[in-house]
Amino acid sequence: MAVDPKRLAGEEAVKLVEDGMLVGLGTGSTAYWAIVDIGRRVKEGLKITAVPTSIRSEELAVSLGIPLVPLDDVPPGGIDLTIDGADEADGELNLIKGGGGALLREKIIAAHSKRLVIVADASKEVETLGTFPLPVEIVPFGFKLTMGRLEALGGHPSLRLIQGEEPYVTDNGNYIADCRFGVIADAAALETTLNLLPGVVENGLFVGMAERLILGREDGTLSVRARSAQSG
Ligand SMILES: O=C(CO)[C@H](O)[C@H](O)COP(=O)(O)O
Repeated sequence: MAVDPKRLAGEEAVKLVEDGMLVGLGTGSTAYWAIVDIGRRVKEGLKITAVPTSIRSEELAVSLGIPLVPLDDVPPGGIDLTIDGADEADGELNLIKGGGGALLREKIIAAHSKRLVIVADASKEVETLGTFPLPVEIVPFGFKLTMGRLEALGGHPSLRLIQGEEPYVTDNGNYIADCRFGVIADAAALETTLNLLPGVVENGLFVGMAERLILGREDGTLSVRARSAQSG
């Protein structure tokens, strides 16, 4: 029987979820499987609360009966474990995220998580970040000027569109500029530079945030990598 590597990775991460935890719920087709599995365990009696990283994940969690808490009730750094996907992950577990458009909420939740566990299929593992276009969330006001600044930085931005026409609008009411910087040699520097541009809200570089990367493979095997040590 064919194995879905995303499901494999998502369900493996859920093994880390324990009673009493406040869990961050990621966004995307891999995080989906983790949320579904958390929902199954909640039905079986697992006692957790959760915060979602997108309206999509919130709706899914509600449909599965996962108890949610408002983010404003969460103390700084108070999320025990967040399980989320990624578009690229390098050898140091630096990430590109935001292919699903949820990068801002994902980064806020990640920043207040004691542990960020990334789940993905093996195609997301790269030597150096930069093949996947880097999503940058920008405010609609003056977006063409902001895109000009991204162009000047070498990002060759394109405005994310829905069905090739209307701008894609994030859960926060913003636009996404997908940027092609080529090989990103210094992800930390680029992350900072981008966020200094007026009009940029956040970008999809997650540097030094992920604790663990769980990769599912089509042959049914998993590999697990931790930021400081390697295994699996
Ligand atoms: O960052 C994200 C959404 O903003 C997703 O986690 C990322 O795009 C990976 O998605 P998928 O698991 O569907 O490949």
